[in-house]
Amino acid sequence: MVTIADVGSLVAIEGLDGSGKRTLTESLVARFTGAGARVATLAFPRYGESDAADIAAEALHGEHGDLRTSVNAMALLFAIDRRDAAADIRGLLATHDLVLLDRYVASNAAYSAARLDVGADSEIVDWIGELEFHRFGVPVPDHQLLLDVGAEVAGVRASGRAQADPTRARDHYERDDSLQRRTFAVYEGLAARGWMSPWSVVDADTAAEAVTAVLD
Ligand SMILES: Nc1ncnc2c1ncn2[C@@H]1O[C@H](COP(=O)(O)OP(=O)(O)OP(=O)(O)O)[C@@H](O)[C@H]1O
Ligand SMILES: Cc1cn([C@H]2C[C@H](O)[C@@H](COP(=O)(O)O)O2)c(=O)[nH]c1=O
Repeated sequence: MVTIADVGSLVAIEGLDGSGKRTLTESLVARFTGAGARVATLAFPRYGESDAADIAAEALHGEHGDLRTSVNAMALLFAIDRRDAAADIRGLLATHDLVLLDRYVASNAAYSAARLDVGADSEIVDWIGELEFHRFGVPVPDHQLLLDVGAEVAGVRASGRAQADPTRARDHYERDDSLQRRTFAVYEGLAARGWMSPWSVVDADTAAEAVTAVLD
């Protein structure tokens, strides 16, 4: 367990599709807000708020096949979404005690490296870090949490959610079990490297209430 004092104010929650990031984000907001803290959240991609995110979503769900094929083009769209959110993130940091990010730059690093079938210590990971943090000025997270749920459990959760809610149909990345497995391996490498900031690996293959206890 890590304490809110340990993690700083900008905390990214990372993990596979269906691993439980949104669920954890919502429960942390409820708990810390209830305790009087000022907590803000942002989820990436910012669907409906960013043209870049919406184009990426269309590609993920079946349109723009050529675009989806290009790892660099997809990574750039996700990065542009965050570049355009950077000022908002700084504003939230100025007015809140804790800003929780449901996916952030490490998502781009992990999925892009996995798509290229390379590891956490690779050129694409370095390129994304350089592009987003240095060229685009996206704030570096103080801490990153990796939800430790492998591809099988996350896949079951994602398909359960898609059945319950047709608006959450599984996209091309979610349906690709091999991609999900490789992505998780890259995430583990990023966490082991302490890529960009300290990481905590959270056992999330357990009840949602228990996962929430990760942050005190
Ligand atoms: N600890 C848990 N145990 C069992 N089911 C869970 C747990 N956490 C989340 N779920 C369920 O799994 C599904 C996916 O959870 P959630 O939407 O939070 O994942 P996510 O990581 O945000 O996914 P995505 O990245 O695809 O948006 C939901 O139906 C949610 O209720
Ligand atoms: C932010 C971000 C996301 N991705 C990938 C990860 C997911 O498979 C999809 C969409 O995310 P969602 O949580 O399912 O809505 O895109 C990525 O490759 N790079 C990123 O920066």
